[in-house]
Amino acid sequence: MTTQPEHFTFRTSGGDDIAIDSKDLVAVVPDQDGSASTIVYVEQDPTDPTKLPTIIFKEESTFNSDVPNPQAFTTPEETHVLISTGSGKREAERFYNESTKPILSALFPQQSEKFHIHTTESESTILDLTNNVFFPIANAGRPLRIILLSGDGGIIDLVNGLSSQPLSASYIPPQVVLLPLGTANALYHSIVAGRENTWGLQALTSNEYESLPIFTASFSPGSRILADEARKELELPKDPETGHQVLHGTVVGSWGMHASLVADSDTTEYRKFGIDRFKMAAKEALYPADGSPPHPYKAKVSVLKGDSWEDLPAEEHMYVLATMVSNLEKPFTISPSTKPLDGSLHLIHFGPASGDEAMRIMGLAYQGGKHVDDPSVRYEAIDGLRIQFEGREEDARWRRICIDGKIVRVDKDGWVELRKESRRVLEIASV
Ligand SMILES: Nc1ncnc2c1ncn2[C@@H]1O[C@H](COP(=O)(O)OP(=O)(O)OP(=O)(O)O)[C@@H](O)[C@H]1O
Repeated sequence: MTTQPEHFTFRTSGGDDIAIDSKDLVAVVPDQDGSASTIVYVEQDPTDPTKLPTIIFKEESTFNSDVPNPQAFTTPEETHVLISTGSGKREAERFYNESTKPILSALFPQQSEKFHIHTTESESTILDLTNNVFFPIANAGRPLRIILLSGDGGIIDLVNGLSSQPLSASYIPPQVVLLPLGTANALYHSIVAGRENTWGLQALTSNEYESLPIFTASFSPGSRILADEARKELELPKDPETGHQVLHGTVVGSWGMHASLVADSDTTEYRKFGIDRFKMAAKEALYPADGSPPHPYKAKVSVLKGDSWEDLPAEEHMYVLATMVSNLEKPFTISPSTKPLDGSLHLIHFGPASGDEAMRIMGLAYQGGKHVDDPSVRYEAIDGLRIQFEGREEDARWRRICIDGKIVRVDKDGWVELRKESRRVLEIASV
């Protein structure tokens, strides 16, 4: 990771001096003869940072000596672009056409014509492509780069597809450039940590990739993934070696308030509100219409440290969450001790609370992660988390588990066990 000066300055071919924030710079593309270059940067809407940025291409008058090493941009022969049309506010396709495509043409003038472009048509498109196209390439030992326009859901589908079959000795982890077109984009914001402001486009020029740490959640028989606003129930994938029902994740495994609000807000209606959908669903869960207090979630919860499991003393819970990232949304620092891609897993836990008290604690997370210092919050590094229902929750809605945004309903006597995974199946651009 490199530190950048705050401003990037250049003189245009028209003689104008321009200074931009370095975080907005996408690339300096040298012309064929190396005498001048094109500066590519983004312009944000100052009134609304969630709006797609405008991409600016400016010819520079002479080659900029501030740029030490104009790199010849490289990408493997097999480069695929994956556009998740259902992510976030459904802007991925527009972002591709208006921003990503012209930048790819500028960076890779010869190669970009041959890139494979995929557009999702259903919620299984990414998994199907991973099983049928990406995994066979990677497993045959051929380098592969995937430019992924999606939220965290696209990554979890890639990770699960690439983990669903045994890896050959020649397996080469695909390299992924993540362009954050989802709602929360937890992984993107946790990796980038405010270092760039180009919606991931800067990483298109990078050759720095790091292994993506993952966790494995195993589920008791009978557990089902809830899809399509809980209208569909899907079988969980089985681990090719153990035969257990598993899901892999890279962001978060949770039960209680967090899982419920992710599940309740994943509807077409709520999605129209963008990131506010989480806060809206939280309010509904914390202040039930009948005036009752929020639900106290009942189960036995245990944490793994090294080789030993320790039961939490509490019988009732409100917030039970294990995470591998620092931020669940850009301003929501769930685990301030987590560093980008450090492979740690942290527990955040608190017991039953009033709506106001839960809002107060969550509010502290929006202040740089101050909730972890609150006496009511248990915050620690762990190696695993187990939740056993033991028949204590009658209603299935209180037995919903969230794994990176996917929702799994566990049976009345069921359980889920989450552990850090040593396997690495993909690499992600870290700059
Ligand atoms: N064309 C489509 N039709 C139906 N479902 C789709 C389509 N394209 C994508 N999806 C689904 O939409 C969901 C998008 O999830 P994703 O995580 O990418 O976005 P998000 O939930 O808005 O963002 P985040 O997880 O970062 O908050 C995924 O479940 C994906 O499978």
